[in-house]
Amino acid sequence: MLFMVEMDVNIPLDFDAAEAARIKAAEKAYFQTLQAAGTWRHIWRKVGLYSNVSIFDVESNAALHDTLMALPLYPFMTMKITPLCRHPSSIHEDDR
Ligand SMILES: O=C(O)CC1=CCC(=O)O1
Repeated sequence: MLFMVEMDVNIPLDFDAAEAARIKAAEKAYFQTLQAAGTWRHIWRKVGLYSNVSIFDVESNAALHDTLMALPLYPFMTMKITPLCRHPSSIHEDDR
């Protein structure tokens, strides 16, 4: 199942800088594990924002929920989640 997930990150300006760096490094490591596994298929930066647009490929709504809740940056994120399905005109068989 494919989902578009839009993530906006908002770390308070007075948050401890070293702790923020630790959380961002943990987020990057978690992301790269999920990317290598094919779960986090794509990520793009929204230009000029601390936000991304991502495509997740998961088994179920519950799997997406668990994956997102485990993001180290989750406490600092707001998300918009959009379920996706294959467009009938697509030439890409893996768009599902
Ligand atoms: O920088 C972001 O948008 C948040 C994030 C997602 C994966 C990652 O490494 O950082």
